Amino acid sequence: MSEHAPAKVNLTLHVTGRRSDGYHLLDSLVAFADVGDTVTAEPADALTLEVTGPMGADVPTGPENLVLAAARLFDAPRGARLILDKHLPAAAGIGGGSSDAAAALRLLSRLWDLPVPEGSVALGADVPMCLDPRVQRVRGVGDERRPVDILPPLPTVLVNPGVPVATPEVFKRLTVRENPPMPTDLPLLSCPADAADWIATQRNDLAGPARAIAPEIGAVLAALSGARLARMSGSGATCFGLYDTRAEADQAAEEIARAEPGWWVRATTLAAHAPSS
Ligand SMILES: C[C@@](CO)(OP(=O)(O)O)[C@H](O)COP(=O)(O)OP(=O)(O)OC[C@H]1O[C@@H](n2ccc(N)nc2=O)[C@H](O)[C@@H]1O
Ligand SMILES: Nc1ncnc2c1ncn2[C@@H]1O[C@H](COP(=O)(O)OP(=O)(O)O)[C@@H](O)[C@H]1O
Repeated sequence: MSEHAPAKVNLTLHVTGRRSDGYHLLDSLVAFADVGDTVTAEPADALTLEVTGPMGADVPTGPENLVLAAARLFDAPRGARLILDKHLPAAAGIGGGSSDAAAALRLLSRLWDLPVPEGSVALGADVPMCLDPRVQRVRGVGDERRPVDILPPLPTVLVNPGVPVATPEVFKRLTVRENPPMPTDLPLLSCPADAADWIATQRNDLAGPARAIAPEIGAVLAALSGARLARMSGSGATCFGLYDTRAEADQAAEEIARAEPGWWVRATTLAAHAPSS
């Protein structure tokens, strides 16, 4: 049994306030890529995790791995032999760990025939949105979600410069924590150009603080200057460039990868993605 763990992209990310426990209130338009990790599971007596794949060296293999944390969230966890095939960069603003945790919750729910446990937000603010990887508007601390059918499939290039950025550090550096939300009613965006034009009127409030920590983000945005719009996702450092066609995105990805062989560069189409595989 396996589950895909697609990369999440925050097309917009407005920080609108802060709760008394220090967590920030967000208003974000989120879509998912067709690139990601894969979690597989086989029945077994003990609960074990093996991490494979080109990005496997960057994530913990012990109990702190979010896949094992997800398994522990079940009321009566049993055994399973889990394999995480890691293709997404870690600490990259595209929710790799959260998407792995969500994939593990879906997978173990099937394997153990148990409901997906409540309270997945405790594993990470992004986990609830990754449980049902659709285009959605996310508010609160990630726990208030509403699917929105306003976007066409978006040909996109994702670029990460290989510099991990710790999410808590980025939030800590925010100077203004109460910013305006997105409009109450989001517009219907019928083509990639309209989507890019509208997203350009919105913000990622974490971009400034993230760029202060990882100046490489400036170089990534410059490399994406041929896109209709280039922005950072989440707390960085991954940036997305939006293109009119997949052919243009494929070509841009090839050129950027050739110029910067040390960077992680992927052409993708942002859309809703079916969770099961
Ligand atoms: C910023 C976002 C936007 O989608 O994405 P990433 O950059 O992580 O991909 C998320 O809100 C991140 O979600 P996630 O990475 O799951 O965060 P968590 O593990 O819950 O929190 C890590 C730390 O970030 C800060 N944090 C996180 C979420 C939030 N709404 N307010 C916060 O202040 C807190 O300091 C927290 O201790
Ligand atoms: N399965 C996992 N994949 C990625 N990171 C993980 C995983 N499990 C735990 N982590 C830890 O979570 C931190 C945040 O990783 P990640 O979810 O990739 O960040 P982001 O949401 O910014 O993309 C990493 O520094 C890593 O140590």
